[in-house]
Amino acid sequence: MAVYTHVSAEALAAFLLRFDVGELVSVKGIAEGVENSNYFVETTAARFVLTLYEKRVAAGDLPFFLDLLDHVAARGVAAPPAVADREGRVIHELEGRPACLIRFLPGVSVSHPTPAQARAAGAALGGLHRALADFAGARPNDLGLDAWAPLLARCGDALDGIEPGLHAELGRALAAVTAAWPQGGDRGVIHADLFPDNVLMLGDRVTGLIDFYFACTDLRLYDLAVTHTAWCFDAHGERFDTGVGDALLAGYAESYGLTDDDRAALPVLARGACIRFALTRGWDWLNTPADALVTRKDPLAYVRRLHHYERENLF
Ligand SMILES: Nc1ncnc2c1ncn2[C@@H]1O[C@H](COP(=O)(O)OP(=O)(O)OP(=O)(O)O)[C@@H](O)[C@H]1O
Ligand SMILES: N[C@@H](CCO)C(=O)O
Repeated sequence: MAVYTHVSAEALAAFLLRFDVGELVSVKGIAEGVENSNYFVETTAARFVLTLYEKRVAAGDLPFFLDLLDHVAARGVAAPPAVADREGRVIHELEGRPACLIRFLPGVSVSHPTPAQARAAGAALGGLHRALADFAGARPNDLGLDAWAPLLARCGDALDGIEPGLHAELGRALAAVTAAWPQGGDRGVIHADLFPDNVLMLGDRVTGLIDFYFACTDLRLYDLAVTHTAWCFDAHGERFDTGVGDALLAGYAESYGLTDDDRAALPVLARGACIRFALTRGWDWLNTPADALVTRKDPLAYVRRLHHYERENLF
C-alpha cells in the first residue's frame, strides 16, 4: 500500500480551491509504490495525482525534483509536471506533509516487458538524457558508489540471516567494482530508478516516466546500467532475456547514441547497480517488520543478477 497519510475529503476540497482545476469529483488512494502517499484525484476539469511526501523524500530536495520535471516536460519528455496554484506555487502542505498536485498521465506499468517495449523504454531513457543535457540543477547521489560501503557496514552481519555469507560476498563484489569503476565519463542528472514500474506504457508506446525521487547527479551510463538490471531479468533475477537486453540498448543507441567505449563501461556499472539494489533491499528487508503493510523487495533477486553480470558480458 502507499497511503501513509490519510487526506479527508474536506481537506482535499479546501486544498483544491487554491488551484484553477475545477471541483473535486472523486479521490482514491493508489496502492502501488512504497515511498510516498499517492491519490488519484478527479475534478470537473481533469485528472491528477496528489502526492504527499513521506520521510524518504527530503522537503529540501523538492524544488530540484519539480524543476527537473518542468525542464524535461518542456522538452517533450512524457514526465508529469506539478500543477501551480493561482499564485504560482507548486509545493504545498496538506495534512502536515509537503504535497504536490501532479498532472495525471495515461498508461500502465508492464510486469514482463517485451523486446518492443524495452526498445521504447531505452529510447525514452535516451530522450530523457538529451532533455537533461542543459539542466542546471544538481543533487549528489546519496545512494551512489561512495554510499555502498557505509550501507554494507550498517547492514552488517545481519545480512547473513538473509543468506549465509552474503555480507562477505557483497564486500568482495564491492571491492572489485570500486577498483574497476570508471574514473572519467559523462556526468549529469539521471533518473537512477527507471524500473518498469516507473514507466507508463500503452502497448509498445511510452506514455509516462514517473517517480523521479531518486534523481541525482552521477555517470549518465549508470542510469542505463540501472535500467538494464531492472528490465532484462525475470522477477527472481534467475533468467536474463537477451532479446529484451539487446532491444533496450538498441533503443538507447538510436535515441542518444552508444559508443564502443560506453558499452565497455556498462558491465562494471551494472554490477554496481546490482550492489546498490541488493543493499537497499537488504537494509529494508532487515528493518521492515515482516507483517508491515509494505511488501519487502527481495534482495537476493539482485544478488542473482549480480552473478549474471559477473559471469558474462551481457552488453
Ligand atoms: N503522474 C502520474 N500519472 C498517472 N499515474 C501515476 C502518476 N504518478 C504516479 N502514478 C501512479 O502511482 C503509482 C505510485 O507512484 P510512484 O511510483 O511515484 O510512488 P512511490 O511511492 O514514490 O514509489 P516507489 O515505491 O516506486 O518508489 C504508480 O505506480 C502509478 O500507478
Ligand atoms: N526500484 C527499487 C526501489 C526504489 O529504489 C527496487 O526495486 O529495489
